[in-house]
Amino acid sequence: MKDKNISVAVIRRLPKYHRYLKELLDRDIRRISSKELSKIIGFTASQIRQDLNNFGGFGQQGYGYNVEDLYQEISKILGLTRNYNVVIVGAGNLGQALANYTSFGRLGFDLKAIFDINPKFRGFKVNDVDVLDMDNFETFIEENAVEIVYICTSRNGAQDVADRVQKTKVKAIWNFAPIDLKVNEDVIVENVHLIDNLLTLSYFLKENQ
Ligand SMILES: NC(=O)c1ccc[n+]([C@@H]2O[C@H](COP(=O)([O-])OP(=O)(O)OC[C@H]3O[C@@H](n4cnc5c(N)ncnc54)[C@H](O)[C@@H]3O)[C@@H](O)[C@H]2O)c1
Repeated sequence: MKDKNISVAVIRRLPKYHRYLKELLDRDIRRISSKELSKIIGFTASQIRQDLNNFGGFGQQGYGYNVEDLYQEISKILGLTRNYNVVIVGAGNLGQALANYTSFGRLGFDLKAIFDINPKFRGFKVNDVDVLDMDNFETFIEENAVEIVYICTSRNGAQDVADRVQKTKVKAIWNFAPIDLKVNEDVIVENVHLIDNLLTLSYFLKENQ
C-alpha cells in the first residue's frame, strides 16, 4: 500500500514518533495525550495532532492516543512490518561499525554480507557476517533477495558500487560516502553525510559565542 498523501516532512518525523512510542511501550505506558507526548518528543501538541491525523486520527477526545495502535500504524507506514535483506559495501571503519550495530537487525534489517574490493579482508568476519570480495556481488544479491545496499566505500568507489547496484533488482541505497550518486529514477538514495551535521553544529556554536 502506498501512502502517497503523507508529506515528506511528516514522513521525516515518523521515525522519532516510532522511537519514542517504543520507549513508552517498553515502560508499559498504554495511552498518552498529545500534550504529554509533546513534552516527551519535543514537537508541539498541535503538530502532533496534525501529523497523526494524516493516518487515521488515533486520538480520542478525553482518552489521548492508544500507544500500541499508534506504534503499529507508524511501523506499518515506515514499512517495518517485514524484514529486509541488506548488504554493506566497504568493510572499513564505518562499514564495520554499522555491521557491529545490532539495532538495525532488531528493526528487521538483516545483514547478509559485507563486500570489499581489498583482498586483505578475505576470510574476515564482522559480528559473524562474512566479508566477501566484489566478484560475485550481483549473484549474491540475487540469490539472497537483497533489497537495500549500504554504501560505506571511499568517495572514489561509491559511484562504481551504485552502478553495479543498478544492474540488480535493488531499489534502495543508504549512502554514507560524501558524493551525490547518479542513479536511475527508480532507485531511492538516502544520504547520511555526518560532516554536514557537524558543520551545522559548528555554525550554531559560532552563533552562540
Ligand atoms: N568513518 C567515519 O566516521 C565516517 C564518517 C562519515 C562519513 N564517512 C564516509 O564513509 C565512507 C567510509 O569511511 P571509512 O572511514 O569506513 O573508510 P575506510 O577507508 O576505512 O573504508 C572504505 C572501504 O571501502 C572499500 N572500497 C573502496 N572502493 C570500493 C569499491 N569500489 N567496492 C568495494 N569496496 C570498496 C575499501 O577497500 C575500504 O575497505 C567514506 O566515504 C567516508 O567519507 C565515514
